[in-house]
Amino acid sequence: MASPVSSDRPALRVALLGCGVVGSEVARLLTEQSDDLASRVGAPLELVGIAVRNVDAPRGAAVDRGLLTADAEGLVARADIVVELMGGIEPARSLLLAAIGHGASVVTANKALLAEDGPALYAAADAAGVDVYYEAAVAGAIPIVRPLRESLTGDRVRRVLGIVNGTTNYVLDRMATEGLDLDEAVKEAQQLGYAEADPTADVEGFDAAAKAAIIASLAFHTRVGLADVHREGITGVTAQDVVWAAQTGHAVKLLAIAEQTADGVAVRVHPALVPLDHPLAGVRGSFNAVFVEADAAGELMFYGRGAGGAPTASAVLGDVVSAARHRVLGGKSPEESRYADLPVLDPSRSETRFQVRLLVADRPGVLAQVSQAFSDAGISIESVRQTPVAADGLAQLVITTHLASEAGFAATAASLGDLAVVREITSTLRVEGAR
Ligand SMILES: NC(=O)c1ccc[n+]([C@@H]2O[C@H](COP(=O)([O-])OP(=O)(O)OC[C@H]3O[C@@H](n4cnc5c(N)ncnc54)[C@H](O)[C@@H]3O)[C@@H](O)[C@H]2O)c1
Ligand SMILES: N[C@@H](CCO)C(=O)O
Ligand code: NA
Repeated sequence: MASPVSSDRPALRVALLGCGVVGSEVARLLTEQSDDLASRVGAPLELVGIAVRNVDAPRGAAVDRGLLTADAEGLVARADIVVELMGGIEPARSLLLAAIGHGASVVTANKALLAEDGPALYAAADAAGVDVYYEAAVAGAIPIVRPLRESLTGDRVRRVLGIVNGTTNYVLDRMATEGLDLDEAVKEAQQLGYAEADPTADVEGFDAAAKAAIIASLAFHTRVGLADVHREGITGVTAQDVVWAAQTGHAVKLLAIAEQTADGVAVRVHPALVPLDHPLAGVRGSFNAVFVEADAAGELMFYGRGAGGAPTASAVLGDVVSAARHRVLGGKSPEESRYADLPVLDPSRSETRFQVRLLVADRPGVLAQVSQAFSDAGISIESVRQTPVAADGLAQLVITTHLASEAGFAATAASLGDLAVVREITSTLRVEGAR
């Protein structure tokens, strides 16, 4: 085996901000793989410090305690590459801007920060002629930022459907396969290192919405921020929803959807029924997948581990190597691409299919009244399934529509609610990915 090439070039100084689930794995890999990394970069990478809140807190054996410091500002001033793995908006934003100000390139996994204030970082980095890399911010280990930013930049992306939050995919999967309730499954995801510091960000869809904003910005060359994303989490998904999804040939997934229509760009995150024959339906556990539809490339799917320390560290290290190579060879990461500047549409303009479950009186003429509520809003029904309910002479209807506007469906739901024969609208879920 060829021995790693040792370089005469001076070491590139790498600073790590944060030493939690991801940061500790980045520190480990930087140390364990230092020879290979030096060969791949053309210069050694020297970890010069790790900023933490508490230098005395217990750490894994892989972390060199001599590198720990509570002085993050001092650390960023003496680095060529700053890797931010603290999370949150502040002090992460100020530290990254300070690093850029000192001429360092930056790598971050912080989708919350990028979705809120990414453009300020990109502009500062462009002005300073340094790199901003963030592969780990979307779908962890899965290469998706680089493919959208570089590999697919000669194509026209039309639509992206993603399972981009490992915690919620894990939770929905455990509900479906083990009958766990939401809280039990979230606790497991926390123990496994998938969940955000506050798992509400996962469960309520904020994490996926931040990733959706980043994906949409890259895919459509248009600035999309967190506030532009229509967001619903999984707290309303019940065990019965999961059971009925399976009964009707679907899986329940929290999807991030970014699509270009004739009028602009629509970006939304919500639980959805995915037909079992769609590749996204088979994405189990904490795995992530991003399904891209592009004009020339056709359909692509990127699949792998979207959360967890080592997988996320893999994406971070890839970015560190890219930034380090630019220090050695010259060159720069692509600038923010926002020339298309498409309007970001109100969610009421989106079109999708719906599946609604209703409890209705089981007597003549009920189906006619119910279907009238759909046709009054111009919505075409694809299928109706009726099952008897033991109690009170009721029946359950499971109705799936063809494509309908959000506004049209809202009108239908209101009309259904007003019908005396409708006892309850038990659940409404969108259906995505029908082919
Ligand atoms: N865990 C994952 O699977 C995963 C996957 C992809 C992206 N991310 C992102 O990576 C980042 C880090 O996530 P994590 O799971 O490692 O979080 P974590 O909570 O395990 O670690 C964060 C670390 O940063 C430190 N920190 C926070 N504020 C600090 C401050 N002001 N000064 C010094 N240190 C500070 C904390 O003490 C902690 O050690 C987040 O932006 C997260 O969204 C995480
Ligand atoms: N909390 C996130 C980590 C990856 O960003 C998840 O569950 O997917
Ligand atoms: Na990624």
